[in-house]
Amino acid sequence: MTNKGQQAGQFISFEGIDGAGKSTHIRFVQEALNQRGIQVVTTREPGGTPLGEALRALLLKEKMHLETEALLMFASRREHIAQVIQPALDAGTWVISDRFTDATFAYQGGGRKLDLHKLNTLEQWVHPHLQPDLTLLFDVPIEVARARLDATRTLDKFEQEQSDFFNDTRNEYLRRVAEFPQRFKVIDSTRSIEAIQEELSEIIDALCVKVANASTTIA
Ligand SMILES: Nc1ncnc2c1ncn2[C@@H]1O[C@H](COP(=O)(O)OP(=O)(O)O)[C@@H](O)[C@H]1O
Ligand SMILES: Cc1cn([C@H]2C[C@H](O)[C@@H](COP(=O)(O)OP(=O)(O)O)O2)c(=O)[nH]c1=O
Repeated sequence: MTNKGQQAGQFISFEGIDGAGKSTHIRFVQEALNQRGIQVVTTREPGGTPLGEALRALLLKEKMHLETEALLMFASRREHIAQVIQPALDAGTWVISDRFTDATFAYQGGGRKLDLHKLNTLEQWVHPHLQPDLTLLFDVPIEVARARLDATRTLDKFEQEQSDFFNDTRNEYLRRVAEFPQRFKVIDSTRSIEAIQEELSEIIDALCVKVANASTTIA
């Protein structure tokens, strides 16, 4: 990770609008890392801890004030970092998180129009020194995502939002890619699952080489 000393694990987050294909590829990336001898903890937000999962159940179902929603996302995240993410990284274990703070900027900021300054303040409070080393953004036009969702599952509170919401959410993700180009990789998720996995393998290989080179330099 970029945040602390040598030999710490790498932190990878998966992002994208609902139906973009994130969940489909998480297991693939975990197995690809395991095959390279890397220990991985896979987790998710909101959630990842008993308290976080209880908050998730509320967040995905209950209507609430926009700021309550954002605060609960960060409350879940605070617990998640303390109980799961930071201990794993410190122990040299890699972490894959199905969503992290980019999702709050995209959904509560982009989708729901919460002032981004407020989200910046919460981010600085909750994790001033922690950022993913790599964020995989699964990107598709919203019509494609919607068709995939409609074909497969009962929609939760967020998934029932209208097209404008998801367009704004997607645009905020893309704005963050432009702001933090060094940690984002945008995956064109309109392609076949096989083509995407080929690209993911190349990205993982490149990351493993980078980490190995960095630890050689430190040693
Ligand atoms: N590249 C792809 N091409 C076709 N269908 C896909 C692709 N990626 C995912 N899917 C399908 O779309 C649906 C939503 O994918 P999922 O991974 O659950 O999305 P997310 O986790 O981003 O909400 C699933 O039924 C999945 O099998
Ligand atoms: C982490 C996070 C998720 N969300 C939303 C996005 C998703 O619609 C929902 C749950 O995410 P996700 O785990 O992707 O849902 P699924 O189990 O259906 O794949 O929570 C936010 O609005 N803000 C956040 O900060």
